[in-house]
Amino acid sequence: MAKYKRILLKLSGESLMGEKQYGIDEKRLAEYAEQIKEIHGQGVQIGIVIGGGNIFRGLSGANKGFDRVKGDQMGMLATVINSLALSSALVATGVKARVLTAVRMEPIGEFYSKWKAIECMENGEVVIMSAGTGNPFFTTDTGSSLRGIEIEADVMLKGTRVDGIYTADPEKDPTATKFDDITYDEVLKRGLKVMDLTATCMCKENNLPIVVFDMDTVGNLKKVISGEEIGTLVHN
Ligand SMILES: Nc1ncnc2c1ncn2[C@@H]1O[C@H](COP(=O)(O)OP(=O)(O)O)[C@@H](O)[C@H]1O
Ligand SMILES: O=c1ccn([C@@H]2O[C@H](COP(=O)(O)OP(=O)(O)O)[C@@H](O)[C@H]2O)c(=O)[nH]1
Repeated sequence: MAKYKRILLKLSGESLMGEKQYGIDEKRLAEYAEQIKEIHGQGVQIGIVIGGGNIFRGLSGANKGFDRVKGDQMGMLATVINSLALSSALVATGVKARVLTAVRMEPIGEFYSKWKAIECMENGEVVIMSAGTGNPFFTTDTGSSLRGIEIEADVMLKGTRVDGIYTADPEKDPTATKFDDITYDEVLKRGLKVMDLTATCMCKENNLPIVVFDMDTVGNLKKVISGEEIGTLVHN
C-alpha cells in the first residue's frame, strides 16, 4: 500500500552520469526507469523534475566566461535532454511517459501547464516537467518545489546520491551525522546545502514535506513510497 497518492520526484542530473565523467549512463537510466515503473504499478501519480548537472550548469559556465543567462538557458536545455532520455527509458519498460517543457519547444515536448500535468497523471502517465522554471538564476531544486506545489503533490522526494541530510556535507566531512527528520527552519538556520535556499523556503511556505533519500540504491524509491523511514524528512 502506497503512503502517497501523488508525488513530485526530483532526480539529480549529476547522478545520471553513473560511473561516467559526463552525460548519461544507460545503466543508471534503466535502473531509475525500473524503480519508477515499480511504484507506478502501485497506482502512485508521478511527476518528475530532473536536473541537468551531468551536461551543463549555468554557474560553472559563468565561471568560464559564459554569459550567465545564456549559460542557465543551456542548463535548462540540458534538463530537457535528460527528460527525453528518461521518458524514452520509461516507455521502453512499458510505462507511458510524457515530457512537458517550461519553455515552448513543440514538438519536443508540450508546453507545461498545471492542468495538463494533472490530467496526464490522472490518466496514468508519468509526467516529466523539463526546463526547470523556464527562468535563469533558478535551479531544478526550485523548479521541483514549484512544480510539486503547483500539482498539489503530497510530498517532494529528492532522490540524490547521499542517503539523507547531515549536519555537514557528508562527502566532505566524515564526522557529519544524519538527521532522521528536521524542520525547514533548522535546515535554513544551519545553512545545510543539500537543497538551495529558495527551494527550501518555497516548500516551507507552502507546507510541502520533503524526503531526501539515496536514489542510486535500487529499491529505495519503493521503500520511501511504502512509508519506510529511510532518508531524512523535512517538515514544519
Ligand atoms: N548537509 C548536507 N547533507 C547532505 N548532503 C549535503 C549537505 N550539504 C551538501 N550536501 C551535498 O548535496 C548533494 C545533493 O544535492 P543534489 O542536488 O542531488 O546534488 P547535485 O546538485 O550535485 O546534483 C550531495 O551530493 C551532498 O554532497
Ligand atoms: O529553473 C531553472 C532550472 C535550471 N536552470 C539551469 O539548469 C542547470 C541545471 O540544473 P541543476 O544544476 O539544478 O541540475 P542538477 O544539480 O540537479 O543536476 C542549472 O545549473 C541552471 O543553469 C535554470 O537556469 N533555471
